[in-house]
Amino acid sequence: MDRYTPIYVNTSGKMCCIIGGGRVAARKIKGLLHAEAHIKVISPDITAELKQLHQDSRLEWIDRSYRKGDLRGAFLVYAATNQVEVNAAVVQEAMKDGILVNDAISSYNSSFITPSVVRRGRLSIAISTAGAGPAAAAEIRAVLEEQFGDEYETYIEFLHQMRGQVKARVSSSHQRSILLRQLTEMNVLEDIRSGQFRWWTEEQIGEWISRNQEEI
Ligand SMILES: C[C@@]1(CC(=O)O)c2cc3[nH]c(cc4nc(cc5[nH]c(cc(n2)[C@H]1CCC(=O)O)[C@@](C)(CC(=O)O)[C@@H]5CCC(=O)O)C(CC(=O)O)=C4CCC(=O)O)c(CCC(=O)O)c3CC(=O)O
Ligand SMILES: NC(=O)C1=CN([C@@H]2O[C@H](COP(=O)(O)OP(=O)(O)OC[C@H]3O[C@@H](n4cnc5c(N)ncnc54)[C@H](O)[C@@H]3O)[C@@H](O)[C@H]2O)C=CC1
Repeated sequence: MDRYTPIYVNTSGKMCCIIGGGRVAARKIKGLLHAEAHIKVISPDITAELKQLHQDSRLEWIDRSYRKGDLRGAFLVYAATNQVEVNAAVVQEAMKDGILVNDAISSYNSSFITPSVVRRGRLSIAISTAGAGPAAAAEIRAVLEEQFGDEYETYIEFLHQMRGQVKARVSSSHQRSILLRQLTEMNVLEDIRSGQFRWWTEEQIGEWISRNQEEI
């Protein structure tokens, strides 16, 4: 496969099964934890980091090798062992039951692949090379992390707050789209960078909406 459809999947509260508990499994698990998934790890051995997460009740750990039937009830699965045949058996069970599955050893067998991700609060930028060079994807992430600093977290949170208010207060979709476009044309990012940004009160937001609505 050299073409994929990028989508953002809602895994919140959904059971995600990871077969294997090594370095690769740990990396995929951290992404899933960030997205509030319910994690079940099946592996006779797990990394110290995963043991700590297990002690902190952040994940469920079944301390044995994979058995057929283990994926029952799973929404999404990572086959992340170092055994080609085990991963292939996991993929086979998942595919039979229509469960999304990733084989860490063979992207060819997988129904999805994992991108490298820049995270800034609500903003996430996902990078994939369609499996051609995962290390290159990580390198591109590092470049983008320089370009999109922490100020983006505040900026996107501001847009989220404003968009909610505009949607609640303006009934015309035409006016809403003009107002929302105007938001991205303001100098909010510069204000955040220079330390001049202050969160708007609901009253200030209301005034901004009325003032700009008059001009449409
Ligand atoms: C197809 C994919 C499937 C999937 O895992 O979902 C896949 C597959 C494979 N990766 C392999 C190797 C490495 N992968 C990494 C790192 C990452 N791999 C990730 C994703 C993906 N890896 C998916 C495609 C992503 C894309 O489209 O670009 C990242 C981006 C995301 C993440 O894992 O969270 C994360 C960086 C996170 C970050 O830092 O931002 C490193 C570097 C390192 O470990 O430091 C190496 C060693 C260097 C090298 O080999 O290039 C091998 C060979 C194994 C072998 O030789 O045995 C396979 C198997 C194959 O090629 O089929
Ligand atoms: N997709 C990716 O991002 C990458 C994939 N890889 C591939 O992924 C494989 C795994 O990499 P690591 O995590 O570094 O290996 P690792 O050797 O650290 O971990 C393997 C894990 O699989 C578990 N395991 C083995 N047999 C099992 C079974 N029958 N049932 C359940 N668990 C079992 C082991 O207990 C161990 O926890 C590598 O062999 C490599 O080919 C390597 C680098 C990146």
